[in-house]
Amino acid sequence: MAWQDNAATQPNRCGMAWQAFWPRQCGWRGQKVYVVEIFFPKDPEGVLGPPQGGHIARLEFRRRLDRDSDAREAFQRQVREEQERRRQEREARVIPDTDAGLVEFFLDTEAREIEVEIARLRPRLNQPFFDYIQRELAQIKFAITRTAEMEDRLIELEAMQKVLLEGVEAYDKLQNDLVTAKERLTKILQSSDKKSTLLEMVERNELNMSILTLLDENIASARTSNQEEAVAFMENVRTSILKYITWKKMASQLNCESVIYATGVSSTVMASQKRELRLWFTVAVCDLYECGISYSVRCDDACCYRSCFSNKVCLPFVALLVRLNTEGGGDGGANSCRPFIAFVLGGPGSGKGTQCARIASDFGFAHLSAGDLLRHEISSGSDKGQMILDIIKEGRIVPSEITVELIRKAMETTDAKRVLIDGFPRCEENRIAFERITGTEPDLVIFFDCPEDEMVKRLLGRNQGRVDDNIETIKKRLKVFDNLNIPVVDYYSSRGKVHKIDATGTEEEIFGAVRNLFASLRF
Ligand SMILES: Nc1ncnc2c1ncn2[C@@H]1O[C@H](COP(=O)(O)OP(=O)(O)O)[C@@H](O)[C@H]1O
Ligand SMILES: Nc1ccn([C@@H]2O[C@H](COP(=O)(O)OP(=O)(O)O)[C@@H](O)[C@H]2O)c(=O)n1
Repeated sequence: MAWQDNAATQPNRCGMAWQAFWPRQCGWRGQKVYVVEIFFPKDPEGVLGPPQGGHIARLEFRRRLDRDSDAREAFQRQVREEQERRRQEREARVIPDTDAGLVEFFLDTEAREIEVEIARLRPRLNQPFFDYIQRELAQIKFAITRTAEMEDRLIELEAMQKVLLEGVEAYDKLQNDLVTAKERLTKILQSSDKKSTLLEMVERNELNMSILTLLDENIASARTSNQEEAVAFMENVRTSILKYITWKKMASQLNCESVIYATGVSSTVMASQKRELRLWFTVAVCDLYECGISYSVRCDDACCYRSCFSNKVCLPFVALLVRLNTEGGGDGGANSCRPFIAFVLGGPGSGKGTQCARIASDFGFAHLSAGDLLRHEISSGSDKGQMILDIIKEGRIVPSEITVELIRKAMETTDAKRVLIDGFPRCEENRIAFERITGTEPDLVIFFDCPEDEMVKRLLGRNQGRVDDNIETIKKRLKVFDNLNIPVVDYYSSRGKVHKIDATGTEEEIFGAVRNLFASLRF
């Protein structure tokens, strides 16, 4: 496959604004002169100079080019010739060895060539060089008397210093962007499961215009060398990337706090989101497989909601739930949203409680542990207490209505904007009851993956006097976990919500992975 990394050969793409200052080239020494560069759409490098006419003339010219193939060819030839002439001119220039010489070199550089020269001479534009300019400027500024010539020199040096500093910064940024873009694009092109790679990158906010630009260059280069298959393949990837970027842009335009992607959502599941939609959510329903946005609708009432779903949307589709700025955003807080909900799953002893305590303290989550709520119910002496105790002793699962009610009440009493629900849902019945009773779904599911022998070791060493931390009950709990909890994890995995974390290693190491996850989710 064609591969091209154009960072060094195309410095012009920075689009810097510094052409505004370039005294020497305008021949107006002694005054600040502003040269405004007008971009001509069909001549992006400006090789033909500024346009001769106004807006109408430019449009006319563009139309003629579009119509007339001879004119187009002649125009392209002219562009090529001009590019070649400039290349030769550049090569003929002698690059000085000294800082003083380099200052003069840049002062004599035509404004339109500055970007190219900055890119070419970037290694020479280092701190000692800028210190040199600074010293010369200081000498002029602190001179007891200043001649007119010194005034001129001050103006041109200051202008050049500004241009070079801004140019270097823009060039370095472009280089960094391109290096990152190249790595990311390579990852996409080489991945065996492109869809999930793209979704992962979307979640980490890694898809941007730099990747697209680089991909375009590679498509163009493959096309030039007649690599049809590579072109078709890369164009497919391009369509997908563009789609995700558009989503992201849409989200940012809507001033969103977080973006949650759920794959493979069915229309019935979407219907269960109705309540969320009413609570000022934005739903963008996109067709994943047909590539391209079907439509996007901002749903803030049931009417919008109906029109959104009465439209025929291909299934399976991806629903992108964009939660509007809940912290005082959206409708100004009058119609405030439910908190961000993260379910924390994992086998008994996998370290859920331990990690939740740290997430709560570092990321401002309220920590609701289903097990703790049940144990609290037992110790409160309520009439359900004895029944719950009997079930926990046997490692079985407490009826969902009881647990969900306890969670719902606890959620109501917290005003936290983010909630961790630890050890829940334990089974499909738990999950369905939660969705039914609260009318909502988790935004995120964290799954701590731990081998059985490690979990047993940890539980036996827990020493919290729990009635269920004995080997008999532990065995039963592990079985219940395998049979009933794993299907819940699978369910959320299929919807792209699960973030699996390896729960072996020290508490600190595991929290490192948790921290990375939250950082990638922009917490
Ligand atoms: N990474 C770890 N390595 C060793 N022991 C751990 C680790 N994380 C937690 N533990 C210990 O294992 C036991 C079970 O952890 P806990 O967080 O209560 O698990 P869970 O909530 O999943 O049942 C506790 O005694 C805890 O201190
Ligand atoms: N959603 C839940 C969570 C816990 N439980 C009960 O509470 C017990 C302890 O759960 P827990 O989350 O505190 O502890 P671990 O089993 O994760 O160590 C479970 O074994 C179940 O009997 C439940 O029935 N339903």
